[in-house]
Amino acid sequence: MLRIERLCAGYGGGTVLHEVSLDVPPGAVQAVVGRNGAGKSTLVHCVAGLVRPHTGRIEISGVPVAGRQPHRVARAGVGLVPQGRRVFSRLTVAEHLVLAAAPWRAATPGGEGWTVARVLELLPRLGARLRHRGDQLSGGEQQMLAIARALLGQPRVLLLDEPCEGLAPDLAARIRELVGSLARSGTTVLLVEQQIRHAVEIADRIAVLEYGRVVYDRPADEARADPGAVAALLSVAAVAEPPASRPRPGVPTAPGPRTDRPRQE
Ligand SMILES: Nc1ncnc2c1ncn2[C@@H]1O[C@H](COP(=O)(O)OP(=O)(O)OP(=O)(O)O)[C@@H](O)[C@H]1O
Repeated sequence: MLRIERLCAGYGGGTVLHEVSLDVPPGAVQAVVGRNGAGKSTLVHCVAGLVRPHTGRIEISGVPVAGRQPHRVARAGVGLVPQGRRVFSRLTVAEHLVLAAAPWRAATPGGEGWTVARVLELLPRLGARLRHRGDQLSGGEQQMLAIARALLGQPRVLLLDEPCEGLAPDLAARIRELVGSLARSGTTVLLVEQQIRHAVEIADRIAVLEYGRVVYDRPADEARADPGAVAALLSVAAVAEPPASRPRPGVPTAPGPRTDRPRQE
């Protein structure tokens, strides 16, 4: 369903992602975990069309989408729940939903797929907040709104960038449950998480990204059976020094040095 092949990408001439490959079958949850700056959001942004890859392939059900404009990637069936939710502070919940539903309602007048009513059934808490503005919502409600907005784009592949960041444990658990249920109903999920213990709860497969390279990609059952292996990779990845200058035992192939990248805004 979602295939990423030897993807290289970065900013301002520097490279952040080095030959990243992932293969996510329909209805599976692929978690991508890694430390701050490992390249997780860059990967998600490449798939969503927000960052143009240098090289490599991204396919949705066999259709190449790498380098396409975000709206065309969305049309190919990709929905993004961005890090930090990015809801509009001055728009109400109802306005967010109507705006998100409009283009797709025009395309499928029969109301197939996700409708506002179906989304509110799934997320009843939003129904009780329809007149609230984005800046009047709690973090959990904003996250639910961000998910609702993505669902109204009728995604077959849902990209979630740290959806539980900053949420109270019970709300974070509710969001994970929700993501798990979406996958069980057939949506393919690419889930970015910093916390491996959260990712293993719902993922079918876990990949660890370190300095823009996939250094671990195994079924989540294996990670559950041996959480120490992934935790060790993550704690090793926490060392600030560039790996090329300091080879570390037990870590797969050391990636190249990080290049200094001017920020591209
Ligand atoms: N727009 C940009 N311009 C230049 N460099 C960027 C840009 N966005 C990200 N980077 C750099 O790319 C690298 C990877 O960043 P990215 O946001 O993909 O990491 P991440 O794993 O998602 O981190 P976090 O967990 O902190 O969100 C970092 O060194 C970051 O500074």
